[in-house]
Amino acid sequence: MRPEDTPGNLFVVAAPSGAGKSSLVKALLELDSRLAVSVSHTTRKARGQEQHGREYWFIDEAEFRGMIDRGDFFEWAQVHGNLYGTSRSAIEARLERGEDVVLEIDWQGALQIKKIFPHAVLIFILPPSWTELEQRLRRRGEDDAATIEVRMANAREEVAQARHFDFVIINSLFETALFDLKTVVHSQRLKYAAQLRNRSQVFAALDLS
Ligand SMILES: Nc1ncnc2c1ncn2[C@@H]1O[C@H](COP(=O)(O)OP(=O)(O)OP(=O)(O)O)[C@@H](O)[C@H]1O
Ligand SMILES: Nc1nc2c(ncn2[C@@H]2O[C@H](COP(=O)(O)O)[C@@H](O)[C@H]2O)c(=O)[nH]1
Repeated sequence: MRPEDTPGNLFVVAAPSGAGKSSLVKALLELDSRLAVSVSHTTRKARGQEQHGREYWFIDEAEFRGMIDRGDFFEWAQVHGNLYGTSRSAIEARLERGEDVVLEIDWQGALQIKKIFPHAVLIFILPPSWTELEQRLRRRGEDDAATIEVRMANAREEVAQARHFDFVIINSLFETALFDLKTVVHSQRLKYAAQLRNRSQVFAALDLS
């Protein structure tokens, strides 16, 4: 089966750091048992309560480069000075089983994924303002001042990439943004179901069986 023929829906959520994409995806997963999030590999050090295998697979640069050489990643990118990648093993089997998967990755990875999986739905989350973005990074309390400065500087370039995405959601009021995200996921399932010919497949795609 070619990647683009896999029956599961693939959603890619990107945003500048601090816009709230992890919070939104976490809330979405709590409401939607048919959706699974892919756990990426990174060379970044774990912060706060993060656990190996839960938020990320934390590996060193030599291991990461080895995975690149072996072709283990669907996509990878350097983001804010660290390496991040989506491994084939993280999503391939799930999509082939017809499960829906969400990737929380940066815009460079999102565009690589769209080339491999043209049916992937790319969603960009925007903060309501630059000031609010910086305040969210500070309030989160996970990054030092230098890290926040780098992330705020990179945010300008990242936001300019929103035009390549299928949907843009402004995360001002959290519940409104979550509703918008749920609507995109639901619409994609309806669109996929409408393309199916077989009645039982339609029911399964909409979880009606
Ligand atoms: N709508 C919102 N209003 C106010 N605060 C929010 C909102 N959405 C998220 N936050 C808060 O903003 C902070 C950043 O959110 P989060 O960690 O989800 O961002 P992120 O985009 O995943 O960042 P990163 O890419 O660095 O992981 C968190 O403290 C979160 O609780
Ligand atoms: N291209 C990829 N980008 C990824 C992946 N996993 C996470 N990310 C992005 O990196 C930044 C920083 O994340 P943080 O956890 O250090 O705050 C953020 O934009 C993530 O979406 C990945 O597998 N590939």
